[in-house]
Amino acid sequence: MSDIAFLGGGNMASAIMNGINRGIKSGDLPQLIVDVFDKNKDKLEIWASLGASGLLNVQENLSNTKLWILAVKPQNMRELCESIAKYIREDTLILSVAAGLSTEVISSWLSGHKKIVRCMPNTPTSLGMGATGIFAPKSVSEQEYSMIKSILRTTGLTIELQDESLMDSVGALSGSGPAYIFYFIEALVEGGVELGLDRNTSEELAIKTVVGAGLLASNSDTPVSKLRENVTSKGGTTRAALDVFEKHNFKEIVKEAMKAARNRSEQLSKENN
Ligand SMILES: NC(=O)C1=CN([C@@H]2O[C@H](COP(=O)(O)OP(=O)(O)OC[C@H]3O[C@@H](n4cnc5c(N)ncnc54)[C@H](O)[C@@H]3O)[C@@H](O)[C@H]2O)C=CC1
Ligand SMILES: O=C(O)[C@@H]1CCC=N1
Repeated sequence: MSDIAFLGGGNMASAIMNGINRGIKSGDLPQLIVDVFDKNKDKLEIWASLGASGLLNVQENLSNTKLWILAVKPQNMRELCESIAKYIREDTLILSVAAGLSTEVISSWLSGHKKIVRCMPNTPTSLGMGATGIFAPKSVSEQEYSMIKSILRTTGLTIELQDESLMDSVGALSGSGPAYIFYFIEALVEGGVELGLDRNTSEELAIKTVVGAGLLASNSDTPVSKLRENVTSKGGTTRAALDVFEKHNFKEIVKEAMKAARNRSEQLSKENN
């Protein structure tokens, strides 16, 4: 009998599991028994090293597990929910990490079960540097919500939302955000190479710059815009670069991209319903 069952054992499930292990090690969480169900055998191999049992098929004893974490792609969620609904008990607590899918839609696939919390994490969760939005409907008790929050806090920053529709906006910012930053790093690396640096040097400089700037923004009380101004000498090199960003409406491009992510998240619920 386990305390937590992950249904889907891919990137996001293992990232959250890393947090759980950190929480257990630091004493923030009690020792927990974790099962992972994934229909792909290859995915199960890593789980033993994370201290969890990997299982190919859901079995009846899933009913004895209090917390189920649904971590399959939105496109696979209906099939998964319909296959596990028969094991659900009145007090089973569900945590979904899926983008876009509302608690209402998931509930309809779980025979009307109402104890469903949603979260929108991101991949830095695996390092304890995640940024996660959480939403719980009124049908989830304070005690149940606290239990889930204590688990998610082991993965980094958690922000509680009162309005479920804002989960789509959180997904467009911090959920997908690491991909935007990686894309920017790729551009910096390619830019460095075009300016004559070798690829390794360019990559080292690009990654350290993003890490350093992120830490500076995170550890300083100075507004981000002022930190940017501190780098930008009048008539200097940074000003020349920022003029190009502004000429091509860089901020507008970022905002448009985020709106596309938010709209896609909204669509996912409708498409998979
Ligand atoms: N990757 C990311 O950065 C983020 C992902 N998410 C959400 O997390 C969820 C999972 O995404 P990833 O971990 O990236 O995907 P993934 O593809 O790494 O993992 C999904 C796993 O589910 C398994 N699976 C599929 N159908 C199954 C079934 N019926 N029964 C058991 N296992 C099944 C697959 O074999 C796979 O291992 C998605 O809903 C996504 O929207 C949320 C925030 C960030
Ligand atoms: O691209 C996706 O759908 C997922 C959700 C947020 C980040 N990755």
